[in-house]
Amino acid sequence: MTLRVESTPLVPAKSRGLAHLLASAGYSLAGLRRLLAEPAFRQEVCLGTVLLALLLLARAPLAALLLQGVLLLALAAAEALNTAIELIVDRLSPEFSIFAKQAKDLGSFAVFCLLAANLGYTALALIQA
Ligand SMILES: Nc1ncnc2c1ncn2[C@@H]1O[C@H](COP(=O)(O)OP(=O)(O)OP(=O)(O)O)[C@@H](O)[C@H]1O
Repeated sequence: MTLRVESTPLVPAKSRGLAHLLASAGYSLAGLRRLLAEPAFRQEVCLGTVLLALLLLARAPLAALLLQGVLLLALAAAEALNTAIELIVDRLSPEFSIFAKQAKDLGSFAVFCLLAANLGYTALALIQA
């Protein structure tokens, strides 16, 4: 018989000042690493690379590249929050439920809106370039 011991990660102690800033940066990096495990996010990274490359090839102005970068960061933020929602929902409701469906569909719609904004903006910037 094997005993399976679930290990719970320890909650780190609260820090202040510079140590707090460095700790926060570490948590954000951990979030990015977790997000990179999501196929949807990896596809969005590829899409973002293609969109920026298209703008560069079309010699779009720097302002257009910067705005596209901001939109892509907003997309990454939405995908991170969507993934967090999925994790919480899967924990709270592993079985089928209307609550789980609505929560996940809403997160999915948020990502869709920012995908549309990114593609729409690229198209506009390419037309204007
Ligand atoms: N527990 C559940 N109860 C009801 N519907 C669910 C449940 N889990 C998922 N769904 C439905 O299936 C859809 C896809 O859910 P899933 O967890 O597979 O997301 P996903 O395809 O991995 O999303 P993403 O591509 O954004 O990562 C949800 O949007 C929702 O409509």
